[in-house]
Amino acid sequence: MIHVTNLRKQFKDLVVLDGIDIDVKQGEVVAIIGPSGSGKSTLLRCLNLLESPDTGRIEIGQAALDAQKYSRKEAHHLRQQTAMVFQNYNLFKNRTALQNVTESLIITKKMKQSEADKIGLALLEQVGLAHKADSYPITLSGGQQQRVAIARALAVDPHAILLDEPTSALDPELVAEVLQVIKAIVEKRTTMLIVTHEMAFARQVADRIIFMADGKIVEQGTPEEIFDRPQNQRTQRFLQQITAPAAFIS
Ligand SMILES: Nc1ncnc2c1ncn2[C@@H]1O[C@H](COP(=O)(O)OP(=O)(O)OP(=O)(O)O)[C@@H](O)[C@H]1O
Repeated sequence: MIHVTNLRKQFKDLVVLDGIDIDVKQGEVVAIIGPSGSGKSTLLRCLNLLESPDTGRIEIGQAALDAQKYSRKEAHHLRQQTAMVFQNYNLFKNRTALQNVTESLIITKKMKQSEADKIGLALLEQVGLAHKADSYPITLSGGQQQRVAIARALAVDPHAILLDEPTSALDPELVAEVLQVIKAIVEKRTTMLIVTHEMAFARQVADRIIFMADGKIVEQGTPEEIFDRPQNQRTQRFLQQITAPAAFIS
């Protein structure tokens, strides 16, 4: 489970997270949508302390910390509960696909090379890339690199996977293969928080949609509630704008 209370984050004068409360159950898939700059990525980055939240409490799996006062040990423990998939894959360029996946198993989990390779290959198989195990990222398409990044996230068997716009850097023809891989993970009931601009995908995979604007959660509900019967005017406006033909977007 993920339990976040009153999370706040400010960059200088800009309030980016303005008192966020979130509860995610074990196995639940939650999509976070909202306008550009509403704080969606910052929220994910605060959950694994890539950004330091100013105040608030974060509980994920077995770890918990108070943003105003935490030890290095608590931070390390919290980070271990999640794995992040970034927009730009963030693979090590000088390591093969397999080495990218097994890195954390060998370094963090102190696994033997042979054991790590076995798990790594099985994960690459799961994302349809076992045949690319020895390839370097530069030789892979964006879609393939993102699939390696997803295999890497799964490798540490995290309590939750945080996906930050996993398809937004991809050419349109490569989006479907990555969404397909994410859908397959969703079916295994891995807890996931996904920041996405892919509304059709969010509707298909998410148990719950959170709509954020100006650092706040404006509205949340099932995909049907949010996409078909949004209650808040901001949600309505946002959904109208993104579904309107480009020429009509103000
Ligand atoms: N490290 C930073 N330093 C200063 N400002 C930042 C930093 N990171 C994010 N911001 C600002 O915080 C605001 C929220 O950014 P964030 O990336 O969380 O929004 P978002 O909802 O994910 O947007 P998008 O959909 O465009 O990715 C933006 O105004 C952004 O410019």
